[in-house]
Amino acid sequence: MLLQDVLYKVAIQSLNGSTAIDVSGVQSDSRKIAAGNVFVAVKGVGVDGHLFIDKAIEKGATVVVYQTTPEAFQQDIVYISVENSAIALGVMAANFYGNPSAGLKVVGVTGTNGKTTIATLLYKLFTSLGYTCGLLSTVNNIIGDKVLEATHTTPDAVSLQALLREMADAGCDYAFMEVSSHAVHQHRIAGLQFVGGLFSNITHDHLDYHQTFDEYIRVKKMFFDGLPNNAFAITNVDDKRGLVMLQNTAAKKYSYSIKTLADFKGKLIENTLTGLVMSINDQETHFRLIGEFNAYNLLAVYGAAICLGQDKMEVLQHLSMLTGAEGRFDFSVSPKEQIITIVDYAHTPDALLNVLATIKKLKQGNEKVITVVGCGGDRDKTKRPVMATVACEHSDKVVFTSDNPRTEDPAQIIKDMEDGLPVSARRKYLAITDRREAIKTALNLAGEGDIILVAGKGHEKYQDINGVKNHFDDKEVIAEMIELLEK
Ligand SMILES: CC(=O)N[C@H]1[C@@H](OP(=O)(O)OP(=O)(O)OC[C@H]2O[C@@H](n3ccc(=O)[nH]c3=O)[C@H](O)[C@@H]2O)O[C@H](CO)[C@@H](O)[C@@H]1O[C@H](C)C(=O)N[C@@H](C)C(=O)N[C@H](CCC(=O)O)C(=O)O
Ligand SMILES: Nc1ncnc2c1ncn2[C@@H]1O[C@H](COP(=O)(O)OP(=O)(O)OP(=O)(O)O)[C@@H](O)[C@H]1O
Ligand SMILES: N[C@H](CCC[C@H](N)C(=O)O)C(=O)O
Ligand SMILES: [Mg+2]
Repeated sequence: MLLQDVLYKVAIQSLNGSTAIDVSGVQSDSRKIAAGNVFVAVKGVGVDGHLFIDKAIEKGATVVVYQTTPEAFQQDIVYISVENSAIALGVMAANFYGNPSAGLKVVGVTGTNGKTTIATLLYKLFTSLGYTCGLLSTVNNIIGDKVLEATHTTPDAVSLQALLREMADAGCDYAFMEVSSHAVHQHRIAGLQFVGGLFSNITHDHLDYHQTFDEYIRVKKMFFDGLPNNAFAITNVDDKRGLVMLQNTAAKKYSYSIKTLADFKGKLIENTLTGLVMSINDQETHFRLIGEFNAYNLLAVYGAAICLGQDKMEVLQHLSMLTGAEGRFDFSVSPKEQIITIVDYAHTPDALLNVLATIKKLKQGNEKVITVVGCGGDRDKTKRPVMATVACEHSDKVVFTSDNPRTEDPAQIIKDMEDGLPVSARRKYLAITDRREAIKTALNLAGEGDIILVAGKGHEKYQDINGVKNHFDDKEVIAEMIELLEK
């Protein structure tokens, strides 16, 4: 492709060389450069990509896009200066892949909790309505029926555009994707055209990255600020920040709520282990998903389907058959002792509280609730004592353990969790760093009919210890232990 076409709509500040040359790709990682590629130097969070300009040229890059002027220019290399190279990267990647989002209906979902559930339900709903769809989520990326491993909630700009290209080529009508706050902040979605955006909720998370809650809100809002006027924006008005999110969007605004008047109004009628009965805009329907928080997720999905022109009755009929995403309130009952185990991706205080509140509502008698929970290393430390307190307040017994320690000391993470605990909570918990042992202990503590929540890792099939991802699957470990216990 001609460089000048790759540069379409890029705000160039200065140019050194000719744009009438052929380029073979756009790349921001010097390690992935191939001959004839454009290297875009992005100021990263950890490292500055400008440090790798020479490396990229060595590997065959013929064009360098930068925002900090390099000390020296090499001969025969085209140099382009831009104000923000992360934005330029998104726009150039979109151009290089033929602007795939223009040929798809792309819907983005943002919020602290519920993104994967909402995006996955949308994918399942529209697939069941007969469309070919794509999904970009924390659990996996799907193109039609081809399932690919996901490394991020929202892929980097180049991978994102390449995946959307694959979707367009595979004949997808729709692409449903999660939009993380990291992705918005790092401009991974620059150059992408959305037909709609959804907001689930915002609570404390990722303060390691965004520093303050206000900044976290501002970044999430940027997604809606960037939507065009022919798109729709749907928000949860039961969330304190729901209206703020849409304050400055050009998109057509819609709301959903269980508590107040809204365009998409839900009324919860039943909430049990067999599912939810909810009326949506006065149409009573049974859903297979469990828990009030899923009532919100279902309302968001319903709203998006209506905004996308689907028939109300048909949507409810198909939606009522769907199950949620893997590792989200994923429960099973042991054959002998009827112990209920629930694997859930709750890794924020709010998510944990919601899941435990749901469990409390589902209890029928004096069943004990035993929670196994840890907190991720190299992530928001402020959530540790809060999650620990929530777990102790809403469970009969808690086993603190490791989530993904990453580069941190697992014992120190548990100590951070314990440090903020009120005295009343102290008698309730045990600390066992080894997650397998922790799950085993919880099962040993459980009696007939008791409920065990294993929180934090959901669908994850690994445990990241010091950068090494060892195979670990909560559901697999539970099954193994139950087998041993009840044989
Ligand atoms: C904190 C964070 O978000 N980091 C992301 C960010 O990394 P970074 O800015 O630090 O980039 P870097 O690796 O230091 O490098 C800077 C630049 O130099 C380049 N480079 C680097 C090394 C080299 O040898 N050559 C080279 O060219 C890199 O390609 C990059 O362009 O940009 C990288 C490329 O896009 C991401 O892979 C990386 O995700 C890391 C691995 C990560 O763990 N991110 C998590 C926190 C994340 O993004 N999570 C959200 C979901 C969160 C949620 O909703 O719960 C997600 O969307 O997945
Ligand atoms: N609407 C909601 N409100 C509050 N909590 C929710 C909601 N939906 C799901 N949860 C809880 O949050 C956990 C994560 O849900 P989900 O994976 O859908 O969110 P996410 O926003 O994609 O998370 P991540 O940012 O980690 O990708 C679930 O396991 C559940 O405990
Ligand atoms: N997308 C989130 C997932 C957290 C999952 C939890 N298991 C952990 O490792 O903290 C993050 O990267 O912060
Ligand atoms: Mg997700």
